[in-house]
Amino acid sequence: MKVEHLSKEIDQRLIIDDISFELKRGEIVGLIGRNGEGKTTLFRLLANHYNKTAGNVFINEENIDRHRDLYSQLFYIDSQYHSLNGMSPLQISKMYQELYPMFEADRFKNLVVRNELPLTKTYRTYSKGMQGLLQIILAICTNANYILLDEPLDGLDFYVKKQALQLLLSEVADHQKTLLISSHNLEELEYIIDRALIIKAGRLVKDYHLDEVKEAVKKVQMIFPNNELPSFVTEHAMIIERRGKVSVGIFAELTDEILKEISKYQPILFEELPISLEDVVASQVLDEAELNKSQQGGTSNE
Ligand SMILES: Nc1ncnc2c1ncn2[C@@H]1O[C@H](COP(=O)(O)OP(=O)(O)OP(=O)(O)O)[C@@H](O)[C@H]1O
Repeated sequence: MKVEHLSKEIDQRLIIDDISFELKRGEIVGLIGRNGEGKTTLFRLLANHYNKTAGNVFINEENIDRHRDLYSQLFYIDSQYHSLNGMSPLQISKMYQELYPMFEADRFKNLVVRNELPLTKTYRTYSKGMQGLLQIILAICTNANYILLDEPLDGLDFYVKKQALQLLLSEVADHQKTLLISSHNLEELEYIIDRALIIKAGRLVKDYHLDEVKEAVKKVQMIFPNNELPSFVTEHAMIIERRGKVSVGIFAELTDEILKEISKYQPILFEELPISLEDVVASQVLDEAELNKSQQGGTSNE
């Protein structure tokens, strides 16, 4: 799937601003951004719930708006606007058989029963966790190759989350499906995704493979003489924490040349720490002012 120069203007405001990326089969990609950065709008655009102000989406090199049947290769449920509420799984199955020619009705019924979801009760009466699980079962059974999930694990308890993830991950592995998942919970995404798309103010600011980034990006705690961070360090690292004498910084890369230069400042401590997805994203998504604010509000600085 190829997304080219996608933009969306709502009320004369550019909500999605010239976004381009490609999704390969079998990839699990995280769509990461803070509240209001444009994730849901991007999903709605991809799924044709909104008209595009500009740009195109291609599946198998075909423009999806000129070959509408290609929308059956895409699964997306809008958590705000959908028509499932008054329907039971059996009714939902009927509707989805119309929408998705490859819908696997028997498999859907089996998975609903196996996961102890009531077949005849309406979606509205399901708990949030049950609704989340049903959506994931539905996604799988449409046989769409591209599954777009907006905060799918939000509000699911530990056990249901595990069930949902097992279903999704085995589907990707067995059938080379592609998942685009948004989540605020970076810890949760860290163990699932291969790649992260970082969205900020409607723009795609980063697109990286986690393996590569974890190889390159380094998190370091450091102390310098006189408790002063050399400007060379602040130029090369995003300082994410200051605790007394200790500063913690994230270096987008830490080459031998940078290390050699830093050694000239005779650090008292310069020690690498394990890095998480959250660290990487914080260093890319938040700017210095936001980081200072979140540190003042959250972690202790004494
Ligand atoms: N229909 C609309 N009319 C006006 N503004 C909108 C509309 N839809 C989205 N926006 C605005 O576009 C911006 C992006 O919203 P969107 O819901 O896509 O963000 P998000 O990243 O999904 O946020 P969250 O993580 O909070 O769900 C926000 O500023 C929002 O107010």
